[in-house]
Amino acid sequence: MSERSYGKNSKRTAPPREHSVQKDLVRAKKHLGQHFLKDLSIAERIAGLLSSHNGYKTVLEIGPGMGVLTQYLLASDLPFTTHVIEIDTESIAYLTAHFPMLRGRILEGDFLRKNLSTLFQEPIAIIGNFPYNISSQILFKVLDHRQQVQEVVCMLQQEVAQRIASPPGNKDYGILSVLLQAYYDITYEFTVDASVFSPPPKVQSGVIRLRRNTVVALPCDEKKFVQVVKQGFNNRRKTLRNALKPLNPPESMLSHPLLDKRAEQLGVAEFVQLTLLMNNE
Ligand SMILES: C[S@@+](CC[C@H](N)C(=O)[O-])C[C@H]1O[C@@H](n2cnc3c(N)ncnc32)[C@H](O)[C@@H]1O
Repeated sequence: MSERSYGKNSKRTAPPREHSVQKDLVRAKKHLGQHFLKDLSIAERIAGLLSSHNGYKTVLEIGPGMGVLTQYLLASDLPFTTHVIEIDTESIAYLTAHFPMLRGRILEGDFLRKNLSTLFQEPIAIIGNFPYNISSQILFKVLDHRQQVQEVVCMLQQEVAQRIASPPGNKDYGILSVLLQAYYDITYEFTVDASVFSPPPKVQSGVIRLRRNTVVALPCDEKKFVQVVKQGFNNRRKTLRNALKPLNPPESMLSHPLLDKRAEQLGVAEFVQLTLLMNNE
């Protein structure tokens, strides 16, 4: 896990910009998780994490705000088309005025309420400096659309970012780590200091990248898999023998050594094995 920190005392200078993003024109609204990124070198670096070879030609940015990241997506050499979705009408007005080249590709509304497969018929990548209050919900939605979402590059609260990228055996490892790691290869990219936002959030931020792996479907009942993972972590201090009791495991599996472990010690393959055992398979 890379722990390089960007922002604090950063000596990097911003590259020349095609589109000038004027700060402080959109009033930051706390309830929308608005913390606007001021450091252009970080915005450029985040946009640069999108890869060119993951089978998508459409990129959806969630929460573009005043377009600090959007400008680098629009200037990218990669062969993709940028769409944005923003809930804040003031930001929408700003984007419409300052990014005429985005015309017809600015979606208005709540990302969590949109049906991704209706909006886009093709594979997509998602990028964004996510509103921290809904970042887990965004990632659960990505999971629901895992056959469509080929890549995610996002900035989140550092603790959440670390948890998602964390390997088994780590105290940070949790439900979202297992579920996302089942379908995505995840890397923690870098840490971003709170001082580079306006207004600054109370916590540090972390940037992660998720790339779809080759798993089309897990070799077990996938709904049951989610149930087993959630139940296991809801009682993470207990052994799985005790934690999974509410799911009525069959008698035949009760002596299995996997049940002597705790949820945080198991990787995706072992959760698959547990799910098969739960179903007497
Ligand atoms: C942390 S700010 C990032 C803004 C900008 N990308 C930047 O880096 O400066 C999060 C953005 O997400 C938007 N947002 C919040 N909730 C949203 C939702 N449910 N759907 C779409 N956008 C949302 C906010 O209005 C805000 O512009």
